[in-house]
Amino acid sequence: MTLLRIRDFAIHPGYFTQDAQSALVADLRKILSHAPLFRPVTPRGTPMSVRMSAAGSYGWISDRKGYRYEPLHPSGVSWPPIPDSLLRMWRDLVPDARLPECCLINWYDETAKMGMHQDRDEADLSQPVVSVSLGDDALFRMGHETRGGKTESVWLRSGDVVVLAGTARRAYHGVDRIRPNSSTLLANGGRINLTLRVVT
Ligand SMILES: O=C(O)CCC(=O)C(=O)O
Ligand SMILES: [Fe+2]
Repeated sequence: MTLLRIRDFAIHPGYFTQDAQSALVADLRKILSHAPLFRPVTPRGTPMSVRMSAAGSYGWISDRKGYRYEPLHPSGVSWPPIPDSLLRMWRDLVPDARLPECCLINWYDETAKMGMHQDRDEADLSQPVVSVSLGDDALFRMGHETRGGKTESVWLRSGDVVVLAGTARRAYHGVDRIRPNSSTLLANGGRINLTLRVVT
């Protein structure tokens, strides 16, 4: 399996085969039927362009009260378990890490994007974040541990996996845009990104 390294960002192109991607989408449909996608608002009240849900013992929430992890979906139901194929991937790629407690699900329509940010709501930032792309291609931008500086971008395709460990764990990153209709994996188009995190 090839590995593309951009500083401490480790990109595994095509980690998931077509069949594995389809199986994962079927798992996600079941998860989303219990814990539907919702559109978070930022603490300032601006709706985000991505829709979110989660699997695992915690889900990440943003609303007027701030950013945080919560043990329940906003509707009050518990988050469904993380699919086995994702746990196998985690053990394969980051064998020394603790097991993930959250699989955040981000759904991007063709106009959605995600501004440059750090993932820093987790208690132990020495634990990696592993990100899976499904559906349409996304232009992923990678920065540094402080804001600014020269960034690098890569198009992430369906089935690609990115490991954020080492200096990449605290690095700014974001999604500038989606390439509409670049994949046929998702019946309704768009892109799903999954990020697995150790939360506590
Ligand atoms: O969609 C992506 O590829 C990145 C998502 C992300 O950075 C996040 O959920 O924190
Ligand atoms: Fe992130």
